[in-house]
Amino acid sequence: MQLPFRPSDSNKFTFGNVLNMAGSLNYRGAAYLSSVSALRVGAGYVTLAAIPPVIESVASQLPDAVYLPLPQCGSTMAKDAVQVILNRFKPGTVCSLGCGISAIEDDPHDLPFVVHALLDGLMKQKASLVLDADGLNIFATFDDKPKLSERCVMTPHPKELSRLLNVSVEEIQKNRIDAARDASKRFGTVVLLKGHRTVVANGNEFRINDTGCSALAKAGSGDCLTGIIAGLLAQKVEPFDAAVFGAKIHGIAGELAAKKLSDYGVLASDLPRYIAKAMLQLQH
Ligand SMILES: NC(=O)C1=CN([C@@H]2O[C@H](COP(=O)(O)OP(=O)(O)OC[C@H]3O[C@@H](n4cnc5c(N)ncnc54)[C@H](O)[C@@H]3O)[C@@H](O)[C@H]2O)[C@@H](O)CC1
Ligand SMILES: Nc1ncnc2c1ncn2[C@@H]1O[C@H](COP(=O)(O)OP(=O)(O)O)[C@@H](O)[C@H]1O
Repeated sequence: MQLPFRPSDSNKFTFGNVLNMAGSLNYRGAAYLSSVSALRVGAGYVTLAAIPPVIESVASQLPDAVYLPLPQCGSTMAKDAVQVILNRFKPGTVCSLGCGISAIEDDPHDLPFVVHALLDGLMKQKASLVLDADGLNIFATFDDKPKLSERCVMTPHPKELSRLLNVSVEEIQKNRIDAARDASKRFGTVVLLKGHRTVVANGNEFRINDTGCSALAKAGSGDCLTGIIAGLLAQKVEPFDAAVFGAKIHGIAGELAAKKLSDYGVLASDLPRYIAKAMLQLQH
């Protein structure tokens, strides 16, 4: 697989626009990790759409992103956030939804409404989308699921896939390839099933990733993967290839980080710098 081409005669918009809907009061780091990873893999322009306290935290670490403050309800985004996001969306924008959007338990919130309306609105506009974490968990609860498209990449870990398919984690782990294929056929999307030997499937084919190590088994590492895939989609990599290549880059970043910092000591927040080093390695 080839890295996305970077012509010399280019500007930031040549390399795409990511609109990342992420974060909540408890999970501010997820918004940072997904946004910075999209930039590190080469996206030209990344907007983080999030509630104001998340933006305040993330902006102090990441002046490179652009920020879209969203109306807040309790610990996460409110119903009115939907219109703010859809107004910002332009054709060609790549969206990522779900990293750390969870509401604090027992906190009143409108998240199911928000996720349903966003998916409906973005699919109508034929958006490319990475759906992760609580985006997936909330999607799993809908009786009337919004129709997704082959331009969507779902990135569940085994527990998230068990919620989506309503089977046990053990059953999924027993046959990871079939589980990923089933989900991809059922939802009409690319499905990336995370874990050691990540599986990527669409309706016709599958790949097994052979990079990565236990350094990646740390909170926030999956948020980096979401950013990587969104960043590749923004650079016009096709969804199946973006998932396959994204898992490979994420794994190489983990391996390179572990060489310097050990399998024990790598943090998810170390990975973005090693994503850049993985790109350098792949470029040669
Ligand atoms: N720094 C941050 O802000 C972080 C935010 N995060 C956000 O936290 C929210 C909750 O995510 P979680 O994944 O913790 O919650 P989940 O409820 O999805 O997962 C926790 C449960 O799933 C099981 N599980 C998780 N990974 C599994 C695997 N690989 N195989 C089998 N079972 C597995 C666990 O045993 C546990 O019972 C998400 O929105 C996520 O984006 C996390 O990514 C961690 C870091
Ligand atoms: N032992 C491992 N070997 C290779 N990759 C791993 C390993 N453990 C976790 N990963 C990868 O790290 C990421 C973890 O994501 P996830 O489970 O969503 O965690 P989080 O939500 O905390 O970020 C996934 O991409 C997964 O494939």
